[in-house]
Amino acid sequence: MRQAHTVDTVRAAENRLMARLPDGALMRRAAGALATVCSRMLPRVYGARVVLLVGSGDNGGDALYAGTNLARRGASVRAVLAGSRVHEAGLAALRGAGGRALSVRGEEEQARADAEAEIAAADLIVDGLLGIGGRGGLRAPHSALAACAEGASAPVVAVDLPSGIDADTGAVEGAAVRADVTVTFGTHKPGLFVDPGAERAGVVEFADIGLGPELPFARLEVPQAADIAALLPSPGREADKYRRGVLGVAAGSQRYRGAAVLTVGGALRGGVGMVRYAGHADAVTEVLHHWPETVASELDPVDPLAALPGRVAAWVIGPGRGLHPMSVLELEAVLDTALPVLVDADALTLVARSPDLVRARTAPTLLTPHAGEMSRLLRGTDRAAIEAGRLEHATRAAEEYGCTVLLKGSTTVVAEPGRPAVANPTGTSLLATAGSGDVLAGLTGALLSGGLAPREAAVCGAYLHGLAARLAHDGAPISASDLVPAIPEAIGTVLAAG
Ligand SMILES: NC(=O)C1=CN([C@@H]2O[C@H](COP(=O)(O)OP(=O)(O)OC[C@H]3O[C@@H](n4cnc5c(N)ncnc54)[C@H](O)[C@@H]3O)[C@@H](O)[C@H]2O)[C@@H](O)CC1
Ligand SMILES: Nc1ncnc2c1ncn2[C@@H]1O[C@H](COP(=O)(O)OP(=O)(O)O)[C@@H](O)[C@H]1O
Ligand SMILES: [K+]
Repeated sequence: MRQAHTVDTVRAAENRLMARLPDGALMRRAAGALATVCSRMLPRVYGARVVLLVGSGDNGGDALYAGTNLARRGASVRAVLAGSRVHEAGLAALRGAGGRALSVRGEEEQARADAEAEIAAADLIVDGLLGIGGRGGLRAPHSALAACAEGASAPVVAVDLPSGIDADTGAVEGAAVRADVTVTFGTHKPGLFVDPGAERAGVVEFADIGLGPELPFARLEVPQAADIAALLPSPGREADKYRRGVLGVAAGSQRYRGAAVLTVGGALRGGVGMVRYAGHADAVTEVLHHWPETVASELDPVDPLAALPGRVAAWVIGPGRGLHPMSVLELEAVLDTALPVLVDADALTLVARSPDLVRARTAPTLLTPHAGEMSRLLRGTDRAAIEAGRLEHATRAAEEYGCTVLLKGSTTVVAEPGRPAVANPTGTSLLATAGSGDVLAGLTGALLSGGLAPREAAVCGAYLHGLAARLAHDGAPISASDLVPAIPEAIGTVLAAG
């Protein structure tokens, strides 16, 4: 797992470490790692034109010392000073190595024009405007420099994090730098993995400055393929279909038969031992047509609970199921069991109306809302606010409902009370297609029925779902049905890496 820590935690850990080290040692380590990445990004360091965007804090200091290193190796380094102050020792070092500086702090038009020309002609741009001391979006002159760097042809390396993104949340208020590579020090920052911040970070390179032993629990974790491989249930030699897990699926309706087919498909290809499906006669016909291996039962419209399957290890309920009174009865019955339940789509809307249905549960429960459903669960919290602060809202919902929450979207995040949140690294906008959430519900349900706890099932489900989309994609757009046959390959890819 990649671990990410909040600014407060990083500062406390840095203070403990700095107390044991000579003055400036941490910054030298950070700047050395930064210079190494910069030199790798240049065809050759000697003669390369490097522009440093330098703010008033230590983030600017890192950039100045890395620039010093490159200048000593023959690069032509120019520092654009944007802050009200500058790291004086760093600036002196750069000048000592032959680097030059120009300030855009004043009103002088010529200085700005010069800076813009330097940025446009650069081979590499280093963003040292703001690091973990940044608050809010960039203001002038930082914002203009960020825009100029984005318009330039040179790659942008962000120091610690792209300036203007919130290190703890990934929120972006106004202008921010867009980086090709981010070199982050000591530990990852949550904002590097959660959109909209993640989308501005580019490739994230970790630079070890020795902070590890000082760091307590993480705020956020990001799984890698080997982590998923270690979590996935592996059926033993003596496994039979019951031990591999039987999943009850209450998805689809007369109107939305496809939701049933996609949810069942996601579960079957996700490695479930058996799916017991229950639904409207038309949905049953459709499910059996696509997946004859399903054990399906028609629900009696008068007494839906009579045919609801028993002998399952976990439930998925909600995709395409509708909001009618029968769905309410069915949801109450499923949530009344002591089994793990994944609640999705329409069932989430019903839970938002009666939160105690979930709050009263002690059995494992996983809610899988998109931002619109999350808005209902959080009593009308603005959808845009949820998308701007995914970690905060997923964590809040997990606490309010006392269960695990997977918030879908451009960055899928998983939250559970008392545990670090998780950001999924495999997401892709290929997934933004109708029915893809149904596949995720089935796939994640299969993992629940295989014995994974909700957090681990959610993490693995989201990872495999994104990977399946990438594997199914051969250049043309994909639809939700294409995800289903790609799931086994995604599992195979992960296991090969494990
Ligand atoms: N503390 C340490 O031991 C280490 C810190 N390092 C670097 O130090 C950085 C943190 O340095 P600082 O604490 O000095 O903070 P920053 O350099 O991130 O920024 C602080 C300055 O930016 C100004 N500022 C804040 N928000 C702004 C905005 N929206 N627009 C314009 N100006 C804004 C503040 O007024 C302050 O002057 C890290 O990100 C990392 O790059 C590294 O050298 C590693 C070691
Ligand atoms: N921009 C995006 N980038 C990555 N993944 C996305 C994006 N938009 C949506 N997704 C993913 O696509 C899936 C859509 O699910 P959902 O919103 O439930 O739609 P549906 O109900 O049509 O299946 C989720 O897994 C979600 O995380
Ligand atoms: K930065």
